[in-house]
Amino acid sequence: MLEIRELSKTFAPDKVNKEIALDNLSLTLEEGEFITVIGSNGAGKSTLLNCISGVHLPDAGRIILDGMDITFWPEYKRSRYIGRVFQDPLLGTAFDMTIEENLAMAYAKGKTRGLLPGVRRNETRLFRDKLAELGLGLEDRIRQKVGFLSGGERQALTLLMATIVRPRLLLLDEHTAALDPATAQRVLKLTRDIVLEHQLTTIMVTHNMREALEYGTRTVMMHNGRLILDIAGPERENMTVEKLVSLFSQRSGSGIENDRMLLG
Ligand SMILES: Nc1ncnc2c1ncn2[C@@H]1O[C@H](COP(=O)(O)OP(=O)(O)OP(=O)(O)O)[C@@H](O)[C@H]1O
Repeated sequence: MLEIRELSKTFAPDKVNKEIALDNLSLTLEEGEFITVIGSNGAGKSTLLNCISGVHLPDAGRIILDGMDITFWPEYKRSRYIGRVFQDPLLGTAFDMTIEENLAMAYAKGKTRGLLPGVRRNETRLFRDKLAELGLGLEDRIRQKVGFLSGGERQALTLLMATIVRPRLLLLDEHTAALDPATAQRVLKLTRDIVLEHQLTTIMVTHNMREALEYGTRTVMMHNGRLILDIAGPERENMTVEKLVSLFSQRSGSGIENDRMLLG
C-alpha cells in the first residue's frame, strides 16, 4: 500500500556542508503493517517521514500510496490520507482552541466545510465517546482550551485527531520522546490500541530499541540515509536489544553514538 522507491534527499547540495539525508532508500509497506524505525542521530528518519508527508520534496525517487504517485503532491493534499503525530506536543493541535474545536477541525479534514468549522451537536457525542476511550478524562473537559492540557494529554489528543478520520497511513515521529516515562508508556499503549482497532498502516520512529521491538510488527534500522536492517516475524520475535546493538555495529561499521537508543 506504500511503496518508497529509491528515494534520495540532500540538503544544501551545493555547499561544503551538504547533508545526504536519504540515500537511494527503498521500503515497501503492506496494508496493516506497523513498522518501527530506529537509527543513529541524523540517520534520516525524520526526513523520510517529511518526504512521505510532503514537508520536503525528494531529489530523486518515488512515493506511491495506494497506487497513487504522491511524490510531488503538496502537503495539504496528502494530509487527507496521512495522519501524523510529532515529537513536540505543541505541534499538531491549536492551543487557543478548545478540545472540541480541535477535534471538529480534524474531523472536517477532506470535507468542504470552510476553514474553521463549528461543532455540530451530533459530533459532540462522537467526540466525547472517542475521548472517553483514551481513559484520560478529557471527555469532561471538552470545552477547555488545548493550551491547558499536559504534554501527554496533548499527544493523546493529537493521536485521536490524526486518526478520527481513518488515515490510510499513520506517521509517528518520536511522538512520546518529550514525555515523562510513565506518560510515554501510556501514550504508546494508546497508540497500539488505536492502530489495532483501526488496523492502521503505521510508521513509528522511536529512539528506543526496546520500544522498537516491543511495538509494531516489523522493525527497520537506518544509518546515513540508508536501511541497514529490516526484520519481522520470528527473527524479530527472537531479537533482543543486545543483538540489535551488535547488528547495528556490524552493519553500520560504527558503534552507537546515540545513547538515547540504548537508554530511554
Ligand atoms: N531542513 C534541513 N536543512 C538542512 N539539513 C537538514 C534538514 N533536515 C535534516 N537535515 C540533515 O539531514 C540529516 C538527516 O536528518 P534527520 O532529521 O532526518 O535525521 P534523524 O534520523 O531524524 O535524526 P535524529 O534522530 O537526530 O532526530 C542530518 O544530517 C540533518 O542535519
